[in-house]
Amino acid sequence: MVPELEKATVRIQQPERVMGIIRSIKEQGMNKLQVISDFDMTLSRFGCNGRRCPTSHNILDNSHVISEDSKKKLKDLLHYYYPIEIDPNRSLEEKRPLMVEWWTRAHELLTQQKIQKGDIAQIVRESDVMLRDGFNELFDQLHKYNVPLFIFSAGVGDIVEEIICQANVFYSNVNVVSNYMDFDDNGVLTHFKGPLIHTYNKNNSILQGTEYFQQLSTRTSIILLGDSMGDVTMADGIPSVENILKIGFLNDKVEERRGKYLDAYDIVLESDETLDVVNGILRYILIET
Ligand SMILES: Nc1ccn([C@@H]2O[C@H](COP(=O)(O)O)[C@@H](O)[C@H]2O)c(=O)n1
Ligand SMILES: [Mg+2]
Repeated sequence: MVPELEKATVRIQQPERVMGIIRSIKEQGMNKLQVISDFDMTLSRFGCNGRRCPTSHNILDNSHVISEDSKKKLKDLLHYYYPIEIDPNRSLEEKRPLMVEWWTRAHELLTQQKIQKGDIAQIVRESDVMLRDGFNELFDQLHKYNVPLFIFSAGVGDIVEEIICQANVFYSNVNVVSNYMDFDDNGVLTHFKGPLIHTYNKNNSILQGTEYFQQLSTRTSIILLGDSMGDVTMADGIPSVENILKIGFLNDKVEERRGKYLDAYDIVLESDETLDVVNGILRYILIET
């Protein structure tokens, strides 16, 4: 059905169930389908040439507009909070307030830097960010068949949008909900707009306040893409979901986290920097008869 599912990077706990969902999504047709995706480390790459690729926050943190002192402070925050974010032995209840603390402290530091709206394109151009291999096919297919792609990111929305723009794939079917910066009349960053989105509040509590909620509710087949345990809930609370296929990229601390990812996601892709599997499934659903 989908040859890409034979890749060595693919793990599936309940193959029959997964095939059933994929078949059912195909039967329902492309007019019922939407894709809900995380951005950082899901649509963008986790690693390249043995090095970590930057998240949308890291792109700002490492850029020329940030003072050396603040760069160090932002790095210290990352080194303190990231291990907590991905720790499989801590509960979500324990992690949530700590994530709010991380995002709040990072946004405060960024806000002190007098970042100019007009600098964002150059900041992204000069960064090491890369979209996953196969991103062109993913965005092109979804656009061609008018399937909405809803990007739900706890990253920095302005950076996410700029990355997609520079990749020439910010099509009309793509919508982004994320943390956006607010600028004064001179184009200088004043604050981040609320509500704050962090790794573990990506759910209905945020979505209901967006203009996209109505659209999200009319498409009853969902393919959900994420890389964190917080992404699993991105479609929770969307009414009338009939079929949902959750695909998780397991990028880091693979052995320690495998069990939890296999329980939470229908398909787990281990250390796979490509969108091959997602594209293969979409090709089967959208194209083949
Ligand atoms: N100051 C921060 C805060 C978060 N991150 C990382 O960004 C990721 C969130 O974005 P998604 O598109 O994946 O929702 C998250 O995984 C954090 O590790 C950061 O780099 N700096
Ligand atoms: Mg992510």
